[in-house]
Amino acid sequence: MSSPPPVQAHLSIADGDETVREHLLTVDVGEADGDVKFRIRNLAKKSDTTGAAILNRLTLDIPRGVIMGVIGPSGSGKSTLLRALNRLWEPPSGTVFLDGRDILDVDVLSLRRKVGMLFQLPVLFEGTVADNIRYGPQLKGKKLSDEDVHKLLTLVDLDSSFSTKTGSEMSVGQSQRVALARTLANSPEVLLLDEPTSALDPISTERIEGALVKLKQKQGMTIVMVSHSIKQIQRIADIVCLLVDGEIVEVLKPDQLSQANHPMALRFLQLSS
Ligand SMILES: Nc1ncnc2c1ncn2[C@@H]1O[C@H](COP(=O)(O)OP(=O)(O)OP(=O)(O)O)[C@@H](O)[C@H]1O
Repeated sequence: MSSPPPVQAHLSIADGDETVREHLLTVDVGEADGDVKFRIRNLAKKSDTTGAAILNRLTLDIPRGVIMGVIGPSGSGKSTLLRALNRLWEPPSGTVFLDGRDILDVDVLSLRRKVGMLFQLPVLFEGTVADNIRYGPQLKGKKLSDEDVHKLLTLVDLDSSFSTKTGSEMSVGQSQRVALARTLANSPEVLLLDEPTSALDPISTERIEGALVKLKQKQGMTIVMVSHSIKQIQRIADIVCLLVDGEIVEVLKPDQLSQANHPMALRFLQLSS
């Protein structure tokens, strides 16, 4: 079978002034259809206390069906960017479009079903793993069968026997996979991941990464993942975006990091080898 044609991802990067540098990047993203999933325009946020820019008129297109890695030094605005995409905060200026629609015009609960999020440390609700997984669909009046629950567990590489366990009976790595299954139960189109494996051992990390790649390949899911591990980004991301002081300074394919112009990109690469 011939491989799918490369997808042209259009990425525009805001400078500190009014100029916007336009980048055209060819990204081979397998089965992705090349449309833009998120169009982020002039997104800005200032600190309430100091008035300093947390995000500085950030402009970026995120293509549909890719894994985009977001890297950058601590405090550069990675989590703030991620949290804007499902309205965990609402920007005083700038716009986020999802499939061409301003996310402020979308009902916040349906937005968060469409755009699922996973944090560094999983927090499971009371009850069993199956209760956790059934929770989201139940809010919409849909009852997942045992088979549905087992399928979701399989997707995150957990045995179906886990469905009767509770949070206290599981490791952090297992709980993180349940949290992923719980998010997936809502059939999201996008996953936002904020350092989802930083508290996990290499085996659990490998399992989560495997599940993410499968979700991208089989369901065309768009995944935006903040990670401090360049090696992880190089293993699974199609595009990597480097944030420094609230601005995007590089957008590259992970294997192009060594060609980056920004010294912070090269420093990241150096420290990870
Ligand atoms: N609600 C807030 N009010 C004031 N400042 C904030 C708020 N949220 C975040 N910040 C500041 O914004 C900056 C960016 O924070 P953010 O958490 O997005 O960074 P990050 O790149 O994800 O960092 P890390 O890698 O350490 O998680 C930091 O300087 C932080 O102190």
